[in-house]
Amino acid sequence: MAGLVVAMDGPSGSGKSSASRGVARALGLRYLDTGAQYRAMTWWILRQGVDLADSATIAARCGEPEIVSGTDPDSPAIHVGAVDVAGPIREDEVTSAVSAVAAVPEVRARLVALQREIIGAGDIVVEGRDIGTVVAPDAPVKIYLTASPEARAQRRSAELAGTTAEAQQAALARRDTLDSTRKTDPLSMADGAVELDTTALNLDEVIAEVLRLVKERT
Ligand SMILES: Nc1ncnc2c1ncn2[C@@H]1O[C@H](COP(=O)(O)OP(=O)(O)OP(=O)(O)O)[C@@H](O)[C@H]1O
Ligand SMILES: Nc1ccn([C@H]2C[C@H](O)[C@@H](COP(=O)(O)O)O2)c(=O)n1
Repeated sequence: MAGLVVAMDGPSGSGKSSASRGVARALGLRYLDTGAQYRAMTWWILRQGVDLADSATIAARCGEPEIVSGTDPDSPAIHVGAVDVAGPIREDEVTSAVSAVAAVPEVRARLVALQREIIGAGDIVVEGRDIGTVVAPDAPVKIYLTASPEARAQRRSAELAGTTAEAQQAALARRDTLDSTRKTDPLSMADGAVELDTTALNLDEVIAEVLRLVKERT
C-alpha cells in the first residue's frame, strides 16, 4: 500500500474529517485537512484587516503567511508561523469568511502547491473540495462524501453549543452554494470518484465502506 493517496471530497459537514481520520488511523496513513489550510489563510487575512471584497489585495498578500499543517490523524495540527490556530479557525468569524478567501485563484494556487508538496510520496488521506479533481487527480481512491442537508445540520448542531439545526442548515447551504459556484476549482465530483451517501450510516459504517473501497481499488 506504499504511496497510496486517498482523496476525500464533499460538502461541509458531510463527515470528511471524521471519516478521513478514521481511515488514516486504520491504515497507518498520514492525514491532511486542506480546509484547515484555507481557514488558516482566512484567519491571517482577517487579522491583517484586509477587506474580504478586495480580492486584489488578498491575491497580492496570500504568499506572506507561513502555513504549517501536521499530518498525524490523532492530533491534526495547524499553525500560521509559530501561532497555533487550531481553535480560532473554527470560530464563526473565519467560517463565514473562508469561502470568499478560498475563491481567490492566487490563494488556491498557493495552497494547492503546498498540498502537493505535503502529499509528496503518498501514504496519506487528503480531504477537501478539489482533491480528486485538481490536487491529486491520479489518486487511486477518490470518494465523494454526501449526506442530506438535514443530517449534516443535525450533526453540526450536535457538535456546536449555542446553535440550532435550522441555523446550521442555512449556514451550510450558504457555504455549499459559494463553494460549488466559484469560478476556480469549484466543489464537484471527480471523474472516477465513488459517491458515498452517509445519511443513514454511522461513522464506523462509513469508515468500513471506505476501507472496503480502498481494498478493492489497490
Ligand atoms: N456518519 C456519521 N454519522 C453521524 N455523525 C457524523 C458522521 N460523520 C461525521 N459525523 C459528525 O458530523 C460532524 C461533522 O463531521 P466532519 O467535521 O467530519 O465533517 P466535514 O465534512 O469534515 O465538515 P467540514 O467540511 O465543515 O470541515 C461532526 O460532529 C462528526 O462527529
Ligand atoms: N480543498 C479545499 C478545502 C476547503 N476549501 C474551502 C471551502 C470551505 O468552505 C472552506 C473550509 O473547509 P472545511 O474546513 O469546512 O472543510 O475551505 C476549498 O475551497 N478547497
